[in-house]
Amino acid sequence: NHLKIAIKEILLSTIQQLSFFQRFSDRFINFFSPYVEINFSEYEDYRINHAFDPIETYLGAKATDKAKHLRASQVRESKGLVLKRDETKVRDEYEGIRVWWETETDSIGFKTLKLTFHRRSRDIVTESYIKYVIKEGKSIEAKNKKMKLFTNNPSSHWGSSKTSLWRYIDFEHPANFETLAMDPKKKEQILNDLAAFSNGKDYYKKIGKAWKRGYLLYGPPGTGKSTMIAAMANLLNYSIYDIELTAIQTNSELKKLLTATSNKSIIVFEDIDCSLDLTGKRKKKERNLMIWREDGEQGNEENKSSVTLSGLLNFIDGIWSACGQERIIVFTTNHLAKLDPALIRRGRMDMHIELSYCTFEAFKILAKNYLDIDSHPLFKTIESLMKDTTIAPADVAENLMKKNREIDVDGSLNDLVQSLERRKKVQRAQLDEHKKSSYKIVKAFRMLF
Ligand SMILES: Nc1ncnc2c1ncn2[C@@H]1O[C@H](COP(=O)(O)OP(=O)(O)OP(=O)(O)O)[C@@H](O)[C@H]1O
Ligand SMILES: [Mg+2]
Repeated sequence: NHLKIAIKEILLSTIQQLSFFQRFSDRFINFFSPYVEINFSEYEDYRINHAFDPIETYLGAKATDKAKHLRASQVRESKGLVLKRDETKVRDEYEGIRVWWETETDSIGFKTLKLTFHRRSRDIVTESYIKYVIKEGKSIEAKNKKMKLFTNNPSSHWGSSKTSLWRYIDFEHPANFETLAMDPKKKEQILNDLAAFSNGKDYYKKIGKAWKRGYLLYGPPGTGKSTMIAAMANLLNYSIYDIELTAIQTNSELKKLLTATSNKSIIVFEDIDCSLDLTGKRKKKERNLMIWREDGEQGNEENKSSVTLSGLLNFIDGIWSACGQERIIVFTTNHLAKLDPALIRRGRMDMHIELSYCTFEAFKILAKNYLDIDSHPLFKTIESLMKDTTIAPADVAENLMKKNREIDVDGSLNDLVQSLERRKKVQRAQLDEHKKSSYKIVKAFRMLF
């Protein structure tokens, strides 16, 4: 027994000495080791580490040509395959220095990215390399981002989590600015405005304004308002939040919805002229004057629904600017004159964009899109007919669509000419009728006085 105890003690003290020696040697090695290590964990103190995702994306995209194991995915049907490295170690070079990245996964599945580099590169790595990696990662994320189309759930179905407010589908709309038929100068202006907005982070910060922009799209049905919103989303890679006002009851619900939207998104209020009346029912496509209550929620007791103009304007004016960055707000209407001037005054809606009936210039874009032609003997007839009558681009497009699955240039253009001639007749008859009735009224007045 004595012997056993003695051996145990010897062993214990040896272990202690060894571990002391181990610690000492670790320090000794660390002290003299020329390498430095930085760890980026997925979570820090139970909170998401926002640097993690962009770095992982950057590393994922890095050196896919050299890596032996790749993972492929297609995030959007319209985009190509996204290849990712499927290995845990990556070597990277930056401004002549070398670094090594390694991915470690702990027992619960949380990942840590370990960055190792030489001591002498410390300044470059900490001051510029890491920033560069995060920036690159974010821009790759933005390029590959799946765009989503959100619609709000009825407020009665909302639970406690933010995710219950909106439902979404992947946004896969082919609309783009090239195929959008409208005045080329106006198009250029809008494109410049959008580009200035999306690159304007520093500018908005400098002038102390929330980073958002409002567009009012107005024009008759079928002139491309909704198409333009889709084209904007595709151009900027933004998601769309389509707000259905009838599904919410109060200003505070509207506020909740808006604050649960994400950055880089377009918030859309369609057909704002047909919006809520006092009972909260949306008078869709009824062309009566809209009635907005300016007095908030203390109105008529019977009418519970009270999303008000002032509620909406508060957001646009930037009450939510603290939580809302990089957002585009779009209102669409068929009747500009019916909107409350408070809603559309400049500053609130930064740009008013009119989408109007098809001009000959716009028709040429459609002819190129649908029939792949730049000229045709019938163009002259169409040009002169378009001067005398109005037709929405949607109706032109309808005529130019494939028939029996084949492009028929002559047939389509003839259809369009006939459709324009019919319209011309009808519109002329309406004009005559209108003239006649005004003449009758004038005559009656004259007889009276
Ligand atoms: N300016 C345009 N350029 C190209 N295509 C267009 C244009 N306008 C309309 N179209 C075609 O017509 C269809 C309907 O257009 P869209 O839904 O954008 O009209 P809208 O202005 O939103 O109408 P509404 O006021 O009824 O909502 C689109 O799918 C598109 O194919
Ligand atoms: Mg529309």
